[in-house]
Amino acid sequence: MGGVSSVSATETIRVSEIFGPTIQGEGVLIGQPTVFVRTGGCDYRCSWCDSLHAVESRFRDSWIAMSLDDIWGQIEALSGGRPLTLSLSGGNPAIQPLGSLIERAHQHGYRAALETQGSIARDWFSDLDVLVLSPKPPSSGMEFNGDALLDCVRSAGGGPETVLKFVIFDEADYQFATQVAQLLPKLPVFLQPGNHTPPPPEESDAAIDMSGILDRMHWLVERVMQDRWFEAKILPQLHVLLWGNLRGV
Ligand SMILES: C[S@@+](CC[C@H](N)C(=O)[O-])C[C@H]1O[C@@H](n2cnc3c(N)ncnc32)[C@H](O)[C@@H]1O
Ligand SMILES: Nc1nc2[nH]cc(C(=O)O)c2c(=O)[nH]1
Ligand code: SF4
Ligand SMILES: [Mg+2]
Repeated sequence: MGGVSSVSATETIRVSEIFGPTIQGEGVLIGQPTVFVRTGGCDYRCSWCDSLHAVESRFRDSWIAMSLDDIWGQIEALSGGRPLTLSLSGGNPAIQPLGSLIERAHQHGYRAALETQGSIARDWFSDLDVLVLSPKPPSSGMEFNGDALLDCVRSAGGGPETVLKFVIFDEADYQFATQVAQLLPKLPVFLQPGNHTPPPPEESDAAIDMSGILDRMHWLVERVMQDRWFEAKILPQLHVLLWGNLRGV
């Protein structure tokens, strides 16, 4: 036990932003009050990424290597010390050593959820309460690595509630989602329409193409019903409907 604490005390976590409390805007936890820790750095470069400020190295200078105590201090301040669900996102949060943060959250009665594309598996996934795996469809321009995704599911084991969440822009993305879902038939599936207008990251609230998002959402509902895919859930990004591309919400 002493060993684990001494290691975690010296490790730092690269953080892009910590914000909240707000509502979780996507997927299985939609609507839940949450504080976000967004880590800096990603092994992917999705063509439509809405969080480039946590991905591209030109924003590196804005990322801070923080100690566990400093991160925890901010989470407690934002949540007023009242336990809620911590949402770990990024970038790819699996790059960072988050095991000790998850442990700290649990010690204080908080829950921990993590969103990742499923490219890097960690043994601490099994300590999460919720693991959201969001494999990237063809429109992202990224190559799918099925073995890495299966490794993530294996690492999580029976620990967290593990779910799949797909961003869908078009028919090819939809077909990809159906195929990956068939690989992992036990996992709940969430589908969300893509948002085509990532803001220049320097700006906080660039206009968004709301009618495009809603058109894709309508199409997606029809498409899923046509297939009688009644296990899938279709949700918009609630925070985008409410605040557009504003950062920190
Ligand atoms: C910014 S990513 C960070 C976590 C991780 N890298 C991942 O992609 O899962 C968080 C979620 O936002 C989704 N997302 C990113 N850009 C989007 C966009 N333009 N429209 C809809 N969802 C998007 C991702 O697919 C992912 O499910
Ligand atoms: N409210 C809110 N919900 C979210 N769900 C996933 C987000 C993310 O960027 O990872 C996100 C976000 O940035 N804000
Ligand atoms: S994997 Fe996630 S954070 Fe990385 S580029 Fe894609 S959407 Fe953005
Ligand atoms: Mg987001």
